[in-house]
Amino acid sequence: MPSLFSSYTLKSVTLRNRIVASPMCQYMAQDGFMNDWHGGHYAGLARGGVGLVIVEATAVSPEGRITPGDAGIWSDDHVAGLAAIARSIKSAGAVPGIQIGHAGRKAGCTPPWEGGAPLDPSDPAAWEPLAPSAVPFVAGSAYVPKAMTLADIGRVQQDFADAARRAADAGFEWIELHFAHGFLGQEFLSTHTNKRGDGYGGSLANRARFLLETVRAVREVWPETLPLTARLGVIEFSGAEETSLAESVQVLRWLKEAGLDLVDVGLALSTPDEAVPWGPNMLLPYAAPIRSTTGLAVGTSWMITSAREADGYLRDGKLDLVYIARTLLANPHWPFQAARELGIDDPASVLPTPYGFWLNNWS
Ligand SMILES: NC(=O)C1=CN(Cc2ccccc2)CCC1
Repeated sequence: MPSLFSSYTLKSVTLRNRIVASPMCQYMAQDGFMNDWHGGHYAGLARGGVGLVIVEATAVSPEGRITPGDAGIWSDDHVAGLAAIARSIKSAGAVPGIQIGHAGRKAGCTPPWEGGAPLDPSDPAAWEPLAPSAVPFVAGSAYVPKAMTLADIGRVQQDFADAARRAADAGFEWIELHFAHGFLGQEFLSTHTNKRGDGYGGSLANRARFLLETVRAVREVWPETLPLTARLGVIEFSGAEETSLAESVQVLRWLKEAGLDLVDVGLALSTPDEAVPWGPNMLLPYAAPIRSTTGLAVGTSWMITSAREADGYLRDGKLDLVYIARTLLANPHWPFQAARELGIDDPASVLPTPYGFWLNNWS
């Protein structure tokens, strides 16, 4: 059975280990462009020894940004900066990945450290968010998104496909569609947010249509030999968890048929009052059954901090990959610490030579 430091091959891509640097929004971009912040941040994560670095949620269109500071890939002008990031990740021995997304009704807010509230409509940086239906994230809020027309839906799906082409052009070898966390993809799936009466609302097949059509559109342009993955909110903690999970399994089976290679099991976070059972490894109970019922490769995240527990999930066949987020913000060299904890031979070999050599030669 695989362990945390086993390599992992999916399509033509091989990761040096099962540790993934999970996409984490930095909100440090201007007009979507990468800058020195992102350069240091992503090189640091890659040099820390992870197998795959997934660049933060990168917006497929300006209106798809969570905040004005989100990374973007809606313009060919974004490719050069993203290519530099992909190169620096690869040269550190990790596989360069990127998450692309659209924030839907959650778009147009200030960063969490400024409160995370919707921008004042009078703010020149503000814009009207798009969503499946004109239902605000906060009930009663004046911040009501525009219900997407069929033309809007087609345009956004094309934005996803164009973004995937740009990601391939920039040298990324792994793509993750952001269909979780109450953003656009999740909003089409959830009955809390999708009140549509047309072919994109109502039945599960209709609510999954946007996701299915988007995966197909991306599959058309994303190289066949590179993994096409998605982060999906498989469980909505709003009282009908069984249904939510059962629907997610069905949606994932459809997405697999459309070309999805792996699912990064996430939270729905569709509404502000979900009773999420926050806690270490909280999604493991859902990831394992999804792996066994859908036949998809599976990864998951959320407060995985213990190398021994992570190693155990892999050995027990519950996961294929472990996505580490805030633990890596605390210590980008966590893989080195994990290697020592697990007794891997020559743990310093997890780090780049200029670091590893001196860690092995104290004398
Ligand atoms: N881009 C994303 O998927 C984001 C997810 N978040 C959920 C989250 C909630 C609580 C703690 C961490 C992350 C917040 C920031 C943006």
